[in-house]
Amino acid sequence: MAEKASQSREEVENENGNSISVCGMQFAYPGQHPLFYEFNLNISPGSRCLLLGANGSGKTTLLKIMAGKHMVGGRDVVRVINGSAFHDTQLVCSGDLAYLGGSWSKTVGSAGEIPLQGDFSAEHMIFGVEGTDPVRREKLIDLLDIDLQWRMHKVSDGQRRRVQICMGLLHPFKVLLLDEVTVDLDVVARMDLLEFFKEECDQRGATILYATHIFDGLETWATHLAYIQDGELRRAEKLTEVHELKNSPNLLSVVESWLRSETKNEKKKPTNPPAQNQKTSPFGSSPFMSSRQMAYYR
Ligand SMILES: Nc1ncnc2c1ncn2[C@@H]1O[C@H](COP(=O)(O)OP(=O)(O)OP(=O)(O)O)[C@@H](O)[C@H]1O
Repeated sequence: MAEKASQSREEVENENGNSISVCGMQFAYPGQHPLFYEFNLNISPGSRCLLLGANGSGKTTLLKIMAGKHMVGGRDVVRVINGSAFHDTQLVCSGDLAYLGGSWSKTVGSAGEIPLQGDFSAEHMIFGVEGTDPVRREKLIDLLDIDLQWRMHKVSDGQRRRVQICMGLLHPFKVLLLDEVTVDLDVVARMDLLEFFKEECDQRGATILYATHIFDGLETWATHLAYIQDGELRRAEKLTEVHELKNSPNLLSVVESWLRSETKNEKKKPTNPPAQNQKTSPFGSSPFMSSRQMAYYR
């Protein structure tokens, strides 16, 4: 049966009317300073939101938390649609919540992580995903120009990425978390995929959060952006409301200016702050603890 043309609001939003809500989240990798402290972010249904920030700012970690791969606090901290990303495994198993990341594997419901580099054909991989709509499958195979005879251990990075993306999109997701997966794709494949994502949001009310450093074509594609610096949310806006874009509608140069001003401010930080400013934390001490991180230890 062909997939539904659209989803009701109840199917794509939580009790606050958002597809994704992060409320008061704290997270630290073992033995490290907290990366996120009292972090909040709401993403509305149907958005195509860019997740932006420097290398190491926390984008991948945030996407993995939203995908339920890290536990953070109770059930109310990270809500995706109307469930808890970590606790409600049904969100991922049903395909409602999809995550496509950089590693060469694909999480397929209860089957867990499926490696994508063995001696398998593309056909074996794609047709091995159960419960999919054949029309959607054909559309994706065609869109991504996949040859079903490809052997996964002999294909190029871009070809392997196409198969991974195809498998990740077979179920009509309600929320899609994308961690720069278009990096290996050629321009045509990337632009076709972006167009497909746009249709998914416009026609089905799906929500996409997309972490990327490649800005080509995104000014007209994205509806929102969220910019994080060192685990802190600095901007969360509709693209049409980003005042810098009104002067120069070039996302690349706007984001470049934000990142460069970060670098300048970082350089101004003292390398050896006065001893009285240093706090003892369970994670050790660092001359670069932000006021947010300092607050965590008070
Ligand atoms: N498994 C891990 N264990 C410990 N620290 C980690 C781990 N993964 C990431 N980090 C640290 O967390 C911080 C955020 O990393 P993250 O990968 O989320 O950043 P990012 O914004 O996705 O970066 P990039 O743009 O380079 O992909 C970095 O300081 C990184 O060193």
